[in-house]
Amino acid sequence: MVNDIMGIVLAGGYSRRFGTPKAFVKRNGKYFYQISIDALTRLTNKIVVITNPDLEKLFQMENGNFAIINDRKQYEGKGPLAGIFTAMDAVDSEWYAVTPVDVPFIDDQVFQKLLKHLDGEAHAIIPVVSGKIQPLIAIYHYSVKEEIRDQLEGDNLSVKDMLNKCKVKYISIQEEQPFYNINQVSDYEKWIGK
Ligand SMILES: Nc1nc2c(ncn2[C@@H]2O[C@H](COP(=O)(O)OP(=O)(O)OP(=O)(O)O)[C@@H](O)[C@H]2O)c(=O)[nH]1
Repeated sequence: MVNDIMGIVLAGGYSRRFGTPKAFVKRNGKYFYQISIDALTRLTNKIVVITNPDLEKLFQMENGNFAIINDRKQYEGKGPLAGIFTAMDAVDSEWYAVTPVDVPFIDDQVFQKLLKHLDGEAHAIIPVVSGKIQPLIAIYHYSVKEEIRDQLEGDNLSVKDMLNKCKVKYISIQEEQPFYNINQVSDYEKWIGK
């Protein structure tokens, strides 16, 4: 168990491809965002949902055991890096475990595996699944914050570019299901059902 870690739930996207807010779509009666939170609660009780002003009220109505913060105004709508930066800038921690809201099979096992690789060397622990990196389900050290700020200031929103400037440990994970990602309704139908 790592002492100084907080959970970031990235929930500031606009779900344009899906059509309705993905955070509030359900699997087995549970909202997607809640599934993401549940995957983090074994790691930490410090959890923050980073969202946008349109969705903020929906999260507030949930009365959950998590903080809700909107993306920094100047970075609003600038993608996942904006969400990660906002959380890091708002709440101090040594490590941050990040998850999106559109991975309804995510569980704490993935994070437990990643945590085993914290060694003080790497500043980002990133899973690789079927040859593809998964930087939105990952663990970051606070020191990447300034790199992210620089990129956002330069309007470079690429997560891969940010990783190229950091010390990263890539961890191969065999199990694919926790990484199933819902972008459009057809993904939902494929993985969860009609
Ligand atoms: N805080 C924050 N989270 C974001 C932002 N953009 C995307 N995300 C989150 O990052 C994850 C992956 O985002 P996408 O797959 O691009 O989701 P999206 O932007 O909601 O969907 P599309 O509009 O269809 O691209 C989801 O959990 C989003 O909520 C952002 O600007 N700020």
